[in-house]
Amino acid sequence: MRKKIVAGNWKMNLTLSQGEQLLNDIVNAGLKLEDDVAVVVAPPFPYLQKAKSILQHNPGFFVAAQNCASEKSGAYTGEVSAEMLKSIGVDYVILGHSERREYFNESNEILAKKVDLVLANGMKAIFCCGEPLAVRQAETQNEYVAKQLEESLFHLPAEALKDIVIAYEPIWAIGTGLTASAQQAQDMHAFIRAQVAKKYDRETALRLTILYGGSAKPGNAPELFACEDVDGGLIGGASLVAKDFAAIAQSF
Ligand SMILES: O=C(CO)COP(=O)(O)O
Repeated sequence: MRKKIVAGNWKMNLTLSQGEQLLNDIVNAGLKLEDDVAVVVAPPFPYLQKAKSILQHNPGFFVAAQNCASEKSGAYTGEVSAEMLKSIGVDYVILGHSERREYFNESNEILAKKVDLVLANGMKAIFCCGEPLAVRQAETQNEYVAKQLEESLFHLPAEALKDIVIAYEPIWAIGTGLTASAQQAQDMHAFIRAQVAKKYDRETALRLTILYGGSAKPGNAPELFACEDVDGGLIGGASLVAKDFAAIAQSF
């Protein structure tokens, strides 16, 4: 069986004390997690160590960074390397979020380098893909997402896919209140899995965790997570409210 994941992407929100409060509220929410469910929290860089110290004693909880550098080390002022993240106990790194692609010009080629560095440092990558509204309206979303996978992930050998989680986040659904319908999410997730099966093999594809992201909330998570190929969610806004995030984590 493949792993199910609910991951909270805090983006650039909260102060340290607000973040600590939120983490404590999440771990004290009395979540009953099945063995195959992991809860991942991705706070901003300055809070990662604190998050690790709060979450590490709670089985099933993991810490993610929201990004890392595309170079190993050196004169790159302001950057944070994969090795640094590993050294403070980070478990997952979110890569290729559409906000990074759009505002920080991250290309598929740059993301391929980041994927390699995350895996080389023994962490797992949550690789984000997804199309803008114009592409969805032109009904070319499959080609668009296939290219993102091809250019950033498909250079990896099959065994490396065990450390990859894919998050499908249609850009038109992020922070807009517009959720993809369960059918739209299922169709894209099945397409992604089929692409992986075609490139690698069926076993590799069946083991791959594929998350949905984009205005996921307690109200729509059960329907989305009930889809055959939707293995959880990457949650933005609702991950900042402990009771909403906890409710989503219990939506399988
Ligand atoms: O971008 C997202 C998670 O990475 C989704 O954000 P929202 O849940 O706020 O739409």
